[in-house]
Amino acid sequence: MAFDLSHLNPEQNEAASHFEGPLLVLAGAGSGKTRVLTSRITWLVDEMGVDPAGILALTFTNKAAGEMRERVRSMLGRELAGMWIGTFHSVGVRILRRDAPKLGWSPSFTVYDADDQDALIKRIIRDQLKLDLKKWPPRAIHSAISAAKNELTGPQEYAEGANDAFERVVADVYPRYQQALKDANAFDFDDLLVKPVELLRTHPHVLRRYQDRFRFLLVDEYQDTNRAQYVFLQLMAAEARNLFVVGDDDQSIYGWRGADIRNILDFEKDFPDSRIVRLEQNYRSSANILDAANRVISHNVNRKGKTLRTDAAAGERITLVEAADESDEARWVAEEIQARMADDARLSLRHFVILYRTNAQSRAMEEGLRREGMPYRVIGGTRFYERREVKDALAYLRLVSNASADEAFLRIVNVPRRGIGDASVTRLAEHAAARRIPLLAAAAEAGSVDGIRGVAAKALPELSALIGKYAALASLEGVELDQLLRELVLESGLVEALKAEGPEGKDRLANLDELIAGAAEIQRRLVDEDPELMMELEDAGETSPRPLDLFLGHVALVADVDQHDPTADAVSMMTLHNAKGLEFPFVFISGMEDGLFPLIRAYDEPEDLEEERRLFYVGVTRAERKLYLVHAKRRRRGAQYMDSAPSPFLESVPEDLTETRKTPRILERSSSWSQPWKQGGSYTSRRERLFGGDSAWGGGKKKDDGDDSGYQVDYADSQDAPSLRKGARVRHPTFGSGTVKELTGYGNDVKAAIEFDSVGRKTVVVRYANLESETDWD
Ligand SMILES: Nc1ncnc2c1ncn2[C@@H]1O[C@H](COP(=O)(O)OP(=O)(O)OP(=O)(O)O)[C@@H](O)[C@H]1O
Ligand SMILES: [Mg+2]
Repeated sequence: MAFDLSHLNPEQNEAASHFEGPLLVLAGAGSGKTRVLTSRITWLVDEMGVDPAGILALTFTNKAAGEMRERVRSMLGRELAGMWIGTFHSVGVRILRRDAPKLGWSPSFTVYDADDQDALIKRIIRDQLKLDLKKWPPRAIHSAISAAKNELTGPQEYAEGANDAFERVVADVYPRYQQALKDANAFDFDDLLVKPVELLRTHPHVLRRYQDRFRFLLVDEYQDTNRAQYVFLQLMAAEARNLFVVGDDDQSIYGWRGADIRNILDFEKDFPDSRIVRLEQNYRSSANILDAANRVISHNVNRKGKTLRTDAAAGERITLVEAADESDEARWVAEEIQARMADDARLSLRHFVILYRTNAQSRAMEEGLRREGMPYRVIGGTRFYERREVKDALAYLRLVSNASADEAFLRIVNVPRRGIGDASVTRLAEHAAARRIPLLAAAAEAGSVDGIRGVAAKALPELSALIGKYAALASLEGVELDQLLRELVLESGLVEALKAEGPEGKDRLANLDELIAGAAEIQRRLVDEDPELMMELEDAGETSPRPLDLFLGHVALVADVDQHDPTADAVSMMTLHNAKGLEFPFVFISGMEDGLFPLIRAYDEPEDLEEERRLFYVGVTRAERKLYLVHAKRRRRGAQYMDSAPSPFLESVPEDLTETRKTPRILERSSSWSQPWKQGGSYTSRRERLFGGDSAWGGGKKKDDGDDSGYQVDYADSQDAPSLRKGARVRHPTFGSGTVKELTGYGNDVKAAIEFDSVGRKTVVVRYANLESETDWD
């Protein structure tokens, strides 16, 4: 069958049937970039006879990778023998499983998650460097190391550039952290990008092997690549030069995680012989939604500039909604979903998505939907794999898989309680360090270690024997992973301990059941010789991994967005970041309030404000049929309500495309309460009403400093934002460290009264003070 590109328009076709040489598809949201990319893969295979094993396609989330694989599979009508389609991280794991020994790791390495990383850094700061954890929060140190890694800055180079006290501590921690990872035969998440680059740079024959194999590289969402990913691509593509990337500079939203928008803006410079294809037709959204999106993004200065038009009808207007507070907002959204479904029998819950800027907002939304009995799915938030009991069980499994996984050992050494105290663990760690053996091996000898006595002297060797038994079982043929896990959680005492916890323990036991079901799934796929899994095995080379290692590798890679299952009927909720690349008929963007979206800290830097606007653009362009922009007049932060003004982003949405609605609760209120849109004039007086005149402006109003109300002005971002609240420890560039005593004002005007350790109390305007959080780590 000749391959058919007739489902593409001429420009899309031109890109999809591009054969050799570098090419960039630069185009706005919904213009078919991802469709072009998958079409080109099938065209290469079906029309040009390219060996599927020579194709490497990369994207950013497992969800997107899964969809891509599915699309290619259905277009080709057969399996993707040998083709690699995955995230940068999963491809990094594959490369390392095969070639890690060249860097000094064994192929059964562990991938550390954020908790493991923080625990490790904590130990280095406290035990090795003997520094104060309060002054040097592990999470802050870790994010500095992570940023350095994503820039491909190694420990030595980092140390050379360190020029303040904080950076010097980071410089002390960084090499120790790397050494500890290596001793534990582990990589952290960033290493999955950095170590393959190191491998390719230092082993020319390995580089050549990969270059020879992967003649065709394709990258979706190219605008979000960071330095490490960029260098990885440059190395891999250097020989064949068949680098095909698609992206949209207007959707670059990961600057805060090191993504460099210049990677897309400079593509032509990097590859002077490159072709650029622009797609200008949007196939996703109604004309009203697209018009609004175009207008919103036109406020940004730093962009290439693109046209995006549609043949679609105008469609419904965009609805701006004014709610009283966050629970009113949630109730309104839930009722609106019900009303829409009552109107149109073809709709189901999965056609609706609720987006928000910060994870913290999900809770109120969840409660609102739960009250209405409406099934929903939170993508992100407290992820399944981050729950305590799940992590405990996984730590046991990791230790079974890899006897040198010291972090896993430390996590479960006394979980459930078996009478092993901190002192014994410290002694054990000293013994292990002296002999340069893993903690688990040291535990076997605990009976004869000085300073370990009584219960611990008995319990530690028992723990070691328990793990040893399951490690032996795991290597036996015919032992089923789910069975092994079930027995392990029983015999370790985890299950009994959870049962003893009462009702809460029940939910946790259900989570363990879910985990076991996940293990069973991997086991089943292995027995059925699931082709995709077989391919993974094949790609892993001689070191054919056990089900256990496969499962652990899978768990380490599951990102937030993977929980989004398009077939289950439920309303989806997620952060705007997680929504990238997805589309839904009905989209609600909630919390459209100044200081929340855009986040208040974005006002510090024009670039940050532009990134927030791009995030808004991403949100708007997820909508196919209908967009709702909801804001609340006040919102709870910690124990208090704060008055909120509508987001300035709303002003960039043209009025002739919108209609305004108020929730019943707003309508009930006296007319003095209902503020018409875009009349900010009464904002100050509202604020005065709340705070009482002058006292809102710092200093004047003395609150009880001991009242730790958790009052929160800034919002914790999904990943990185420090939250500023009373009692928080912060660092100021000139005044040094201090404790926040009082927060006043709102929006651009938030002021913080801070008791600095060195210079005493000062009041600073947060927007200009460039504060860094020191408290965020626990
Ligand atoms: N030529 C076409 N004819 C009909 N529908 C199309 C065409 N091209 C793309 N589409 C549809 O338009 C929608 C958007 O396409 P796609 O997701 O590939 O866009 P995108 O550019 O990757 O968007 P984003 O920037 O949000 O990732 C999809 O539902 C896709 O199937
Ligand atoms: Mg896309």
